[in-house]
Amino acid sequence: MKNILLIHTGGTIAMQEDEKTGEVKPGTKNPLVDYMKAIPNTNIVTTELFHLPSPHITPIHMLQIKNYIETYIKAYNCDGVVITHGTDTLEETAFFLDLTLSLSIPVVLTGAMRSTNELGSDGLYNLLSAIKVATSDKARNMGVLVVMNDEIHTAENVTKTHTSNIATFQSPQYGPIGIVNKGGVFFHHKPVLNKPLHVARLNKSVLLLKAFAGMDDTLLQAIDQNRLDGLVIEALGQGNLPPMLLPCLKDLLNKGVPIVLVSRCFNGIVQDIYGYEGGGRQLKELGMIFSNGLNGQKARLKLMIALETTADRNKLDEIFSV
Ligand SMILES: NC(=O)C[C@H](N)C(=O)O
Repeated sequence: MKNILLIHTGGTIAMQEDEKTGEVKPGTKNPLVDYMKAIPNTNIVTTELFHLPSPHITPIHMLQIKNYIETYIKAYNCDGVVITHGTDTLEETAFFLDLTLSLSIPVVLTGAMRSTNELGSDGLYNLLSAIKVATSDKARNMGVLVVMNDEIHTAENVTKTHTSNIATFQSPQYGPIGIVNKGGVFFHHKPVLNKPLHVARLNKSVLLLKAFAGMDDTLLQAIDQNRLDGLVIEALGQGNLPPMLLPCLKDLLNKGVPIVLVSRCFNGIVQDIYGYEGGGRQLKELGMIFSNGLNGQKARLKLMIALETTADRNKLDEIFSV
């Protein structure tokens, strides 16, 4: 018998379609809550921590989920944790937990692209798959996992790639690390695990900007730079920026605001290769931190969490090198 803690947070997996208007929205109750009581050899303790569409989820909610897990896995002597979540920000909550939890038991997030009463609804199936993975000993010490559409992905690499397709979750450069189907749970890769970061509160203001051709400093001048604790920029290609941004970015760096660079390309890592004005070599020399393959939204969470414990440039470099 395995003890699973099942935490519902909302999302399409907990929503219903209005047959008249076609609108999909949360009802008064998550219809999956009662359904999950009878799975063989599994004792499921269910809680509905939130009933939110995932665009309403904030890092504070993510911290609440982490704290809830840490408190209740001990109380219920849990063998695994499953979290249902809206897909729009699922990868962010998964990565937040991956960065901050230090657990050997499986922690698995899942969601759905079609609500509970729609034809071809994928929620219940994904939830059953997630529970299968969470009860598998093979999923121990694998970091936080995302299970959708028969595939098992790492929180670090997975991203939502399609607005509506049920195969939306992909790990662009590395692929899934395993599959789950009627035959069981199979892993074909091992993840590189993160060293857990400590987080007790979240008070830092970290913004994310996406670079584009011809970008100037209009957006950066529009923000209150004195309230900015950190900045992540989805740069061009291997980590290059339009030169018109440079004076403003130099000012921020001089004020001690760390700037983390990721790429707006969804494959590859940023590197200090190009030597022209605004090229990666110059950005590195100016003191920007080059992140190792994370997307913008995940790098932002990582910087937010890291800044709660350190502003030391060398430590930030080290944190972003893995
Ligand atoms: N498929 C989904 O769950 C999308 C929904 N908008 C959400 O993230 O809550």
